[in-house]
Amino acid sequence: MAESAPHFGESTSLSLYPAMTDVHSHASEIDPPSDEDVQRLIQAAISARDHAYAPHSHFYVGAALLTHDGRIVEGCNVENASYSLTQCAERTAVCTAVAGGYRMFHAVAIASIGGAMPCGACRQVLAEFGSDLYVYTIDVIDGDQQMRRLSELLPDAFSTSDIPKR
Ligand SMILES: O=c1ccn([C@H]2C[C@H](O)[C@@H](CO)O2)c(=O)[nH]1
Repeated sequence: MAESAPHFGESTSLSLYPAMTDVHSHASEIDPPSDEDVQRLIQAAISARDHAYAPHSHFYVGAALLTHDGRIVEGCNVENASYSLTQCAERTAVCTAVAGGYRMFHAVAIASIGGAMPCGACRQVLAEFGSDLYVYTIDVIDGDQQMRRLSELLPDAFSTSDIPKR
């Protein structure tokens, strides 16, 4: 019988995947992902966007996270009639990844019309798992790509080190 590829979430050990907050001191030393991984990630964000549920804003967003072991986890925005319960694409991807046992991320790609950078709430949620993530955006209309480090987008992020030890 042909061996099936490991499915998302399989054979992970949580102890091997701490939140990036545990390794913040090494964050600036992390090399960027390979060009091949960046293109794979961008394509994943573009295809995740096809699943966006955005009947209220009609602003469709796809996100894809690259885990430290080279896997890709996707997310899309999920809107709600109450508006305030809307979930952004980036946070959907983070929650899906964490639920699958992944907590260390190398990069995130975000696809939208105009190539928007992540909102403030998503910056904070991403920072929980890597203060210096590589953030790629893609404008799905003209293909324009941008890259920022998360530390540029959210300098002085609030983190666990701001909470006094009891
Ligand atoms: O970083 C962002 C900013 C906005 N949105 C979504 C939320 C909402 O569905 C729509 C308009 O704000 O775009 C995202 O998915 N990510």
